[in-house]
Amino acid sequence: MIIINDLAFGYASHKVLSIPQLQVEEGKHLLILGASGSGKTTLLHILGGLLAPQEGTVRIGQTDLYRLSGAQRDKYRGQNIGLIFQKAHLISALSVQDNLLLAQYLAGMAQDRGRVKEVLTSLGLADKLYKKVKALSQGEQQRVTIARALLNRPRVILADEPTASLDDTNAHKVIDLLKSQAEQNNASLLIATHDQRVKDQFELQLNLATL
Ligand SMILES: Nc1ncnc2c1ncn2[C@@H]1O[C@H](COP(=O)(O)OP(=O)(O)OP(=O)(O)O)[C@@H](O)[C@H]1O
Repeated sequence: MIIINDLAFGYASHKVLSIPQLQVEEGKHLLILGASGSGKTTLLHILGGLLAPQEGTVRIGQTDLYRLSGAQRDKYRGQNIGLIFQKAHLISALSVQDNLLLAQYLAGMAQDRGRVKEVLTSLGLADKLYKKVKALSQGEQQRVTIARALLNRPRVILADEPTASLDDTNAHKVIDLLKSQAEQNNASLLIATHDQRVKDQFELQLNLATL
């Protein structure tokens, strides 16, 4: 479960976010909406332990994220939070398998080739295991980033505009995929978007524009 209390964040004197209370239970899905510049990416960075708020707390289960040291938070993120950003951030000269093994290594977890294969298979990428990332299409690279985010069976999955550059069919596929993978692990799934197409696929919504 994710719990935010009395959160405030701004860049220099520019106030961006003010969220008195937000709670997302395990296994629930939340869509974060808002116009460009409303703070969606900023909120995901705060929830992902990448950007400390000036005020307030962010808890995942019993863990108060910003009470951890930087190194503890990095480790916690690697083991418990799956991040999917707009940019792939993959190492293009490495194979798909090696990118995922590296993610396990960096999270301080055992390198498990069986799990790598399992998660790639569930995303329709089993035949790309040994392919260099640079030889994949944009859509395939995006699925690799989703595989990497799900690899360590995170408790929380954070996705920033995962459908922005996709056509209708693929946009629905990616959302279904994220939901089903979250359900398999009873993870909380939070998706930031201004893509109106995915709006009616989510019961729980937070609109930053109306806060
Ligand atoms: N590193 C930064 N330094 C200063 N201001 C920033 C920085 N990053 C974002 N901002 C500002 O904070 C506000 C929120 O930005 P953010 O990227 O979180 O919005 P967003 O809702 O994700 O936008 P988009 O939908 O366009 O991606 C914007 O006004 C933006 O200009």
